[in-house]
Amino acid sequence: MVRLADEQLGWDSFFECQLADSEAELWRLRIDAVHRGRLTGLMDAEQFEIELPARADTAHFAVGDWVLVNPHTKALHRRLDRRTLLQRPGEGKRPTQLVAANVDTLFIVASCNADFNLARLERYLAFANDAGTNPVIVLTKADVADDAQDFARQAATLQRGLAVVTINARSADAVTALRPWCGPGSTIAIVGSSGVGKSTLVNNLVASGSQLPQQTGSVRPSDSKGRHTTTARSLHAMAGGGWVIDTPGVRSLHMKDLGQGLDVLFAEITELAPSCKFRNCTHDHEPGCAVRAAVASGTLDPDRLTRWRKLHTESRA
Ligand SMILES: Nc1nc2c(ncn2[C@@H]2O[C@H](COP(=O)(O)OP(=O)(O)OP(=O)(O)O)[C@@H](O)[C@H]2O)c(=O)[nH]1
Ligand SMILES: [Zn+2]
Repeated sequence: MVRLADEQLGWDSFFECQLADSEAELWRLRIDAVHRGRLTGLMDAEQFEIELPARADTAHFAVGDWVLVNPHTKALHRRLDRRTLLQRPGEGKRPTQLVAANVDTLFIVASCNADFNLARLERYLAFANDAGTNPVIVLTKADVADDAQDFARQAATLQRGLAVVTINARSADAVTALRPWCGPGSTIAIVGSSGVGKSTLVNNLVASGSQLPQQTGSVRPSDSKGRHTTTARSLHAMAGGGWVIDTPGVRSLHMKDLGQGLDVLFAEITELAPSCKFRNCTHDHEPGCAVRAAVASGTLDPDRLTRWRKLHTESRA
């Protein structure tokens, strides 16, 4: 069996620092599957079933979480604090759904074609910012676009310092282009609309030449008693090292509570706001508005302000 160091699974000083002396002998497992009534985690390239206390709610765990377990009984000791957390608000009165934990980089996938939509990318960016992950815009179907760089230029305006990559998701070059964010110990997740090439990309990143066993690819669709389980498994080893999380839960997003995510996304508006005459200025009708002044003078894109207003209103709803 291939030995898989904790570091290759994403363990680092952030998690190490959380351990008490008394916890040194416990096993550290990385959650690779969250089912309704059970959790599994990886250690040393092996998947273990975690023993949960009675009435434990697995909804409080996410794929990518680090937990400590008793090496003999596999009983859960505790979950470690997360570095990042992707979550989507529940619909209606349902509680927030945890999507993935400790994701370093979020690949936001869109295609270089008529489906390309800046407002949609902004939503995903706000989602990434809010989770604390580093967003990268991945533009697929560059091979069939007339001018892929034009799409890339537009995407790059959405947020300061934003990385934008154009690829053919079906080619091996895609893996090379994304290598800066992958590699041993890294964890990435992938979002984007239907048909943009997410599955193609995941298959490409995971495919061929992997020295690591794809043990997470074989989780049973039913539990030991033969009942159907809702499978939320989604931690796949990438061929070049690192892990990709690809979950259905992240595919349809609703925006709420995105205050911080929006501040980073619309930094140019955030920075102007203190210069508005009114502290709670909505940059809509108020006199002395520095944001509308910037639009009037041509230094701020009016479409940006319109989209900011829409997301801002939604995030308050
Ligand atoms: N030419 C070209 N075709 C691509 C590229 N990326 C994806 N495709 C094709 O586009 C189609 C959709 O790709 P998928 O990977 O299934 O898209 P998806 O995002 O996983 O879609 P859902 O499963 O509906 O969410 C497939 O036929 C792919 O082969 C690309 O970069 N270039
Ligand atoms: Zn204002």
